[in-house]
Amino acid sequence: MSENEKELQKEQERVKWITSQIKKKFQKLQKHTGKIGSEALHIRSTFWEDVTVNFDEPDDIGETYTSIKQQVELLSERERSQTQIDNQLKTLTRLQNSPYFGRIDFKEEGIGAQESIYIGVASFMDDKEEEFLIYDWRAPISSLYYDYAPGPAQYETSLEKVTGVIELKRQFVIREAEIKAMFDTGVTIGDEMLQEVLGNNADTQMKSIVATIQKEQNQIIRNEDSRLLIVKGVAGSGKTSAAMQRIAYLLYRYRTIIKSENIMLFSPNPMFNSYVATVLPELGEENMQQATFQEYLLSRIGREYELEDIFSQMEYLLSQSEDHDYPVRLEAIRFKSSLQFKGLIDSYVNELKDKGLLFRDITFRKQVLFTKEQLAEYFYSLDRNVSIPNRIQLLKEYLLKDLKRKARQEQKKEWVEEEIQFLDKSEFLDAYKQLQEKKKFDEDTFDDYEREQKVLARMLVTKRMKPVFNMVKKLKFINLKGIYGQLFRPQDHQSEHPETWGKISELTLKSLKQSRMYYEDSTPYLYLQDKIEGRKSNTGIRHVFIDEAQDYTPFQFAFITQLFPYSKVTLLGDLNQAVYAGPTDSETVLAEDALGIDEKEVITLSRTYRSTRQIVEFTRELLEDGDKIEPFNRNGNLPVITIHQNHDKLLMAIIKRMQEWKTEGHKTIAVICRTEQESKTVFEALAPHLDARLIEKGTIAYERGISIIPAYLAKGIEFDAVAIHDASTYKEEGERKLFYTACTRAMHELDLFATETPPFLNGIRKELYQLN
Ligand SMILES: Nc1ncnc2c1ncn2[C@@H]1O[C@H](COP(=O)(O)OP(=O)(O)OP(=O)(O)O)[C@@H](O)[C@H]1O
Repeated sequence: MSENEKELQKEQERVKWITSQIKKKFQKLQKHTGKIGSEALHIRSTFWEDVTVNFDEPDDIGETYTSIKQQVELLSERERSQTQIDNQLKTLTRLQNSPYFGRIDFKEEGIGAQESIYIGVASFMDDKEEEFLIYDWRAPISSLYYDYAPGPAQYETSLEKVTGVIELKRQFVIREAEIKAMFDTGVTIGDEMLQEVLGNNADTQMKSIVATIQKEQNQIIRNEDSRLLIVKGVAGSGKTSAAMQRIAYLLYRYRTIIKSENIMLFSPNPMFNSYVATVLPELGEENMQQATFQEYLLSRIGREYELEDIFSQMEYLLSQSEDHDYPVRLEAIRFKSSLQFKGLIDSYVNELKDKGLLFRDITFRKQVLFTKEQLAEYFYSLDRNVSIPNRIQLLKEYLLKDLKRKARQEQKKEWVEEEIQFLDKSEFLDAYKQLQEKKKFDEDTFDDYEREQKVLARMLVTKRMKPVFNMVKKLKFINLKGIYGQLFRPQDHQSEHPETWGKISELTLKSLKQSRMYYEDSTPYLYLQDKIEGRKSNTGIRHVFIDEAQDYTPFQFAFITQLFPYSKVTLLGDLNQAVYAGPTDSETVLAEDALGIDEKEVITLSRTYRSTRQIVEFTRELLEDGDKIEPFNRNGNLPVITIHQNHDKLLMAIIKRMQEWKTEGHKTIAVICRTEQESKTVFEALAPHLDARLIEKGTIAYERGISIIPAYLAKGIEFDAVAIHDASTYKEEGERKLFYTACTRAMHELDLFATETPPFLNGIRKELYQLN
């Protein structure tokens, strides 16, 4: 038996021993949980037997209350332990299958003995609870595994810096308690292991990468100090993966203060949510809060306006270039994304302190209770040193008080008496109940009739006036549409404004009038609203993650940070995938100095893991600075380009390719199209021949099989094999990034189908693809 084989045997024995220990612990816990479970059941079933219920005397009531409280506490304590044990059992089940993936032998300076540290997805201790048999990958000592090759190394605990030497570094692939592969490695994380992981088929759910986290990714994951961490990484470099493991890390490191509900992830589209949904549970953690920015916008203005979403804006930019307003719209998007526009709003708000706020009349039964002029007069009569939101609050309180007075007057009016006669039975019954509760009701006396009328009148007026009270409480008496509209007075053209300001204003005012809101207006509008109304910032969120950050404008970023002022922020993105900013050439938050914030840390990732070397070598030539992208050395076929002038023939070629890919065993296949319309057309043509699925902006689940999808919706997601439908339609320079993003979704196979030579092929060396 060779040395290697002996080692393998020893390790396999350890795995056996560890799993038997895990099994023992599992059984012990299971017994315990059974006991707790039956105790809880017993408490529940005898709940009322064990409490003394007596309401006769005030003392008895107090006693009853205490007795019930004790019983409830007993029960919830049992239930809490039950949940904890259930979680432990789940962790043990995971460990039983694959107890660990790494080992380092570390000799600490000043201490003679060397320690073997085994690293897995969770910690596991011996039965005396004295020694760690497995260390959690997030434990301080585990960082050695990710940061160093054998040799001198150090790690930090919360108390000290520990230095020493790594004498051995070993990686394992263990499945069902069997070592499937074992590598000793001289580098940080060996390539063999990565080869093993990356060669697999893409899944509809993202996987955790804890066994193979790379050193630069580890820096992102364990970063604790930066208030603003910016990760700029090329397509497939593991930005989203790093973000997910970072969340798991933070939940572990700060487990007493940060819970999953204190972390928020802004994701690019609804399907992405389901794509990443299993990573944290796989690591034994609960999912963070997750939303798209669009969902947030919709929750705030979706009722009042027909809100354009980012996808519709993109569709417009890609397919409506003949539209008369197109150039103006382009300029409008660019300007409204900028911090310059934010500055303009800030100075406008400053002006509003003294004049210019617009209000709405408050009416009831077609009569004006307060005119907009009265509201403005009251508002501007308040001390100008009081902030606008505070003055709005004062105005609101004044209005509510006065409305109550007006409601009392209203009760005496003729219409009330008339309407009472037409009240339905249930409303009468309500009034009757109210009277009874007040114990003022003696049968059939004249006095009662009077009282009944009064109660009915009050009830009726309260009911009818409720919308008015609500309008005031929700501050709807502020004419926000008008106030925002005032920003777009064409005559106000100043040097800070773009040349086409007049036209931009016209377009904006026209849409506002129709209660439609362009995507580019929604953030500035909400920003202005918050400046006027004041908004309680969200203090619960401590960490905000923005994935695909290149799709956010500097203005949006400023707005988001204002929403979460007590939060650290991690931005992850790739300028080369700025598909939304592409056609308008507007600024993205990732551009140098776009933020105007100095206190930030930037980490760059230039190695890419998703695609084969051949795909990376091809796609990187689409970019000016593509040579900086480092492929991971995993081999595959050259990208294939198929050109058919006849579109029907092209579609047939795609169908044939899809069938081949399916036979080859690819599980997730995508036909990526330029627009939604194109996706629909391709879907209709392919559907009779293939089992395919059309992905639209509302699609929430990512499923196996063939997906037909517009490029901008494929962001952040990956597929085993990708066919680009019609690569020759990406013509404008502004669409290069969209094209690049589409191509970089492929892990193993990339095929481009086109009706003529794709313009972007020009800059690519011929040996990097195969032409059909
Ligand atoms: N350290 C790693 N070990 C194993 N796989 C990794 C590692 N880093 C990244 N990957 C894999 O590479 C692929 C791309 O990762 P991910 O989606 O996180 O990249 P990204 O930078 O967010 O990509 P994009 O910007 O193109 O959306 C995934 O399949 C991921 O599992």
